[in-house]
Amino acid sequence: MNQATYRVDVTKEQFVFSAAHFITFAGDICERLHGHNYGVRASVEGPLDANRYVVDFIALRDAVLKQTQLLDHHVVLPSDHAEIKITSDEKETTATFGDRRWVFPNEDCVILPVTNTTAEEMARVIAERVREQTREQFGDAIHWIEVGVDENHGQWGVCRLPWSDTPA
Ligand SMILES: Nc1nc2c(c(=O)[nH]1)N=C([C@H](O)[C@H](O)COP(=O)(O)OP(=O)(O)OP(=O)(O)O)CN2
Repeated sequence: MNQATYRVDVTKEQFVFSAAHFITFAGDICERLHGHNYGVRASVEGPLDANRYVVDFIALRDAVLKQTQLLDHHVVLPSDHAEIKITSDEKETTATFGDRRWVFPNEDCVILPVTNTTAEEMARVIAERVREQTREQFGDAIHWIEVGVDENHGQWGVCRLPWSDTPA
């Protein structure tokens, strides 16, 4: 029986996005708005295909790059936070936390389906979007996708998602 497992990792220099955010922690402490040069990596595990690939590096690279570029030079805000409320009109997006208020041009913001804009949650959103973007091309045999988001030179939040509900 073949015990080998195979995985593709993409860790490219271009997988960087500069973004502003703030999170809450310890219940009611809300950070000041600040930025990071985030790094991203992605891995996919599965069997070898007819090319003897798990998946094509280039296809995975391009899918991850698209997601990093969508976040680059934006303010990243959470749609699902219990205390940070996000509202938008035709021009501006307003975030509030208690009596604190931040107002941004709409085009400067990306609102993510997360509770808190931690590296872990951003990793999950990128993984979901890369999986969705590549599912047809990569097929059903893949086992999982994992995405890591580095907030500060070696502080990684990592999320691994099953490729499908019914693994091969
Ligand atoms: N597991 C996680 N821990 C922390 C996260 C996270 O996303 N996942 N995030 C934060 C904060 O966002 C914090 O702003 C991290 O920023 P960082 O610059 O690393 O923290 P410092 O300001 O202390 O570092 P300096 O090097 O002094 O700027 C915290 N934890």
